[in-house]
Amino acid sequence: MELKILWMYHDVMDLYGDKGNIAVLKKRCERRGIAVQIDTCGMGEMADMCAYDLIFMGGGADKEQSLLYQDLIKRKEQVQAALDSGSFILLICGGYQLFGKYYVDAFGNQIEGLGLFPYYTNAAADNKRCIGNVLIEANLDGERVEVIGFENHGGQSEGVTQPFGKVIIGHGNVFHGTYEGFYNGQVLGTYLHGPLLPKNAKLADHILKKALKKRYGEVTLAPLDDTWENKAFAAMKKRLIHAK
Ligand SMILES: NC(=O)CC[C@H](N)C(=O)O
Repeated sequence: MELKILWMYHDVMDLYGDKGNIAVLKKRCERRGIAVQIDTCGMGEMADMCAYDLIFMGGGADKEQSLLYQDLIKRKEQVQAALDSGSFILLICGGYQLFGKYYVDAFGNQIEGLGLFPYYTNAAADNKRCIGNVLIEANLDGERVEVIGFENHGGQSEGVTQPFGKVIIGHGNVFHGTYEGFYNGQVLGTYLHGPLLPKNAKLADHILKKALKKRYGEVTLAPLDDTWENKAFAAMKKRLIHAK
């Protein structure tokens, strides 16, 4: 078995350890004997998105988002074709925002999104930002799983029809929000950096299974020893609950 990952805008969209998500996906495959191919795609570079099982894009500051959104929009048909072919897409923060209708940044500039989903994002007034650690109860196709991460965004996302999870601690899509992220079974957009996956082993495997499904159907992943991953999760959760 093999997993092909396309890492979009790897050189500009990478905040608070987002690249760690790629490292985790790679490692969890390798530990199971699954081969991994990771290709990057920067602005102006060509990539056949349909050829990938998993497409990843990290977060970025307003400046980076305004630099690349036109390049991304040119790829709209490709992104749609990749979705039609069964690719799974993981998006963090700024990447998540750019798959919605638009993002109006802290300077009032409207950054067009791909418009694949109905949500839209406006920067909060007075440069206010949602910053801090977050604990959510994610809904992974019906399975409730606690997920922990770190958020730092000015953008307030509204019109999310299918949230990723319910906020337990932190803000989520908007200040003091009830819900966090977007997840429709094939595209997962979340505000959680940290990076997201090292402390959330169950989520990492859920994403791997969804991505492998494109070419291999339902796969059973060999269990891994997640003692350290689970300890890291538990330590952060304890810290968050005490700080509350
Ligand atoms: N962390 C991020 O990716 C930030 C996204 C966006 N620039 C915002 O502030 O909302």
